[in-house]
Amino acid sequence: MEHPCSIFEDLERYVVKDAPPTVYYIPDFITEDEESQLLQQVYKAPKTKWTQLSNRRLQNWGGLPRPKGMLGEKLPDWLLKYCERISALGAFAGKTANHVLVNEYKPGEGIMPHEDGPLYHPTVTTISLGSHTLLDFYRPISAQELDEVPQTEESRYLLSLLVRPRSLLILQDDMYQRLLHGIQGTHHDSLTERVANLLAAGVQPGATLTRGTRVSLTVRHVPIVMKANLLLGRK
Ligand SMILES: O=C(O)CCC(=O)C(=O)O
Ligand SMILES: [Fe+2]
Repeated sequence: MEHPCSIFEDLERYVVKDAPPTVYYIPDFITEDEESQLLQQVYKAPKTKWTQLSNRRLQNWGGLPRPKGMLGEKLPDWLLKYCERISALGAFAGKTANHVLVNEYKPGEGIMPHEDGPLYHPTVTTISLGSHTLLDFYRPISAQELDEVPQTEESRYLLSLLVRPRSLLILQDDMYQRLLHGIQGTHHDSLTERVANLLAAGVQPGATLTRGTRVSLTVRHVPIVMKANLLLGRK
């Protein structure tokens, strides 16, 4: 009843209960072989496929999402395979993911707290490769707070999720639509009780993990896909 998107019963055992609705964390969603094959494919892509940002670089696959829809591009088979595997879990309410963002973070790199916005189906799923990271979640600035003392990032910080290599993370509902997420540009992560999925990730509280280079595949469904010929036929 809480899920308009019919998530299969199977997924329910992966719910992270110590976080707001809804997070699924699936350790070892892919094998080590699949991980190295994916990394090979990512690094085989032509240099021009990469967009260098100040604190990470990325590859965009499936088309560029725009407010009025996406000019869809066919996904390569090596990505389609995982889009279909994740979609078969029911993560996209019966639809099949059609967009993948590949992000690469060297140790010390990260991504500012942000919302993914309304262009996607209200689900984002992430496969992590090569290294863990900590995904940090923040409350948005409310209108009421705007009038008062400005809220610091620290005071808006709510919790973190540990995403280990080969895991799948699924975010929906408030975790996707209300909270902001980001990754601190650090070299080491101390795992405190603010990490909501420590147990599921198999890590002792108090442990420190050193970051390597992490590649994430952010797999999404973009609902409106324009056809190339329709676009070209218009002024
Ligand atoms: O690398 C990640 O897991 C997060 C990426 C992200 O937030 C995004 O691409 O919007
Ligand atoms: Fe994001």
